[in-house]
Amino acid sequence: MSTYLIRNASVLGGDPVDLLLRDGVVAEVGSGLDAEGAEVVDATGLVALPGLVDLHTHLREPGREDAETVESGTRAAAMGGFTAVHAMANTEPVADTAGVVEQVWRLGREAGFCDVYPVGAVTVGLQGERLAELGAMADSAARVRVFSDDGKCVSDAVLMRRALEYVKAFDGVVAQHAQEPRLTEGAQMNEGELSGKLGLTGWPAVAEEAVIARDCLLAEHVGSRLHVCHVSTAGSVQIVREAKARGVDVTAEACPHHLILTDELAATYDPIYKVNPPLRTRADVEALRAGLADGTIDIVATDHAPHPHEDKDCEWAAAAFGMLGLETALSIVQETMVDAGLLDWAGVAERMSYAPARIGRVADHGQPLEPGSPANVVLYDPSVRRPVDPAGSASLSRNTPYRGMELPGRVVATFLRGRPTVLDGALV
Ligand SMILES: NC(=O)N[C@@H](CC(=O)O)C(=O)O
Ligand SMILES: [Zn+2]
Ligand SMILES: [Zn+2]
Repeated sequence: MSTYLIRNASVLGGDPVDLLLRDGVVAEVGSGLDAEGAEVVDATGLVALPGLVDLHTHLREPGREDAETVESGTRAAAMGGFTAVHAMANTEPVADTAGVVEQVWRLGREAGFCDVYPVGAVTVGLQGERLAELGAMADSAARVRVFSDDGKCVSDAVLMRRALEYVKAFDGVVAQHAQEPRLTEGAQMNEGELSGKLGLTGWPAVAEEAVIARDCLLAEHVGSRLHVCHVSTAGSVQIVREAKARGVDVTAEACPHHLILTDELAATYDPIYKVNPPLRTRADVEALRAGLADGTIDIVATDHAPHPHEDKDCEWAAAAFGMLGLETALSIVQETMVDAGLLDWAGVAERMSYAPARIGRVADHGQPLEPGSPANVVLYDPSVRRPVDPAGSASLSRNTPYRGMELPGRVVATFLRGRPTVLDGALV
């Protein structure tokens, strides 16, 4: 295995240092390091962060390999600076048994671009009727700790309570897609003046907030761990803030697209902007940014949701919900949080690496770049700006809402256990 000497990297935005990656770990950190035979990477001007960890990725395999595979999705992840992703369970078949989660986990290992931690479904077939075999998935080789019916809400309060109780046995967490189904029947976009004007059925904020409030109470009642997926409204941020203040064991994520895009884009009727939960208002965007800055929102998760063009290039109402996110996440966080003065690079490391690894109970990721830590590293150049070119994506899908937009930053290199998955901005 090669040894890499990274020269003059600004770790978490600090003064330049050298990092020696050897035998899969960070062997040394210091000035003027030397190592015979090491491959030297000049990181002058680059920020070094611990490898990013995504708690919410859709890899689509098994079942929709036309949209994404474990291999293509983890290539995209590496290009985005990620060294670990949690693969959501809404595949075909659903990841609701030890067999399916082990298959996804193994495919991740074989591809080798990024560690894949399968998320287990909460209910059989995401049907919301009976609990899946959570214990068997937890005990499997995939060691599942995050359980979610994402794509669908666990709307039945009794099932949600039982799931929260069950996961306590193995220190798991239930990640809820908070969407009250009756309040969102046929919903197409954020409910507001604009949805009325555009003639698209509205998805009201209260449909998200009511489920989050209920689940915080349930988690408090049974003393379990709740994670809230893709928080999108100011009201949700406030509910999580109040629950945390009461001591509820709740964590929450915001997605890059909800930090930058607003519901006004629906006026284009371009389904590239159709996502669940929907793009909200400017006030919601501001509340999410503030919540992410003050720690109410623990992490940024991509909700990378690849869809083939036939599911997106159609009229709004017929189009699939979801957008790509892995390759642009760090750039969006730089634009909306770092360049806006709301977060420094240490804060980014917390929200995109340390905290998601903690929530997912992933031991080998999300550790400070110190001697002895696993050599999971991303080198990022925050000084460049570049237009987003969907054709250049490593994903099999092209549904990025940022096409043609100029975004800051570029992932120059990603190392997974000391081995480069990306070098000079290209996959290795
Ligand atoms: N976010 C989305 O709009 N779509 C996701 C499902 C989900 O995250 O709820 C998908 O699987 O496509
Ligand atoms: Zn969801
Ligand atoms: Zn999702």
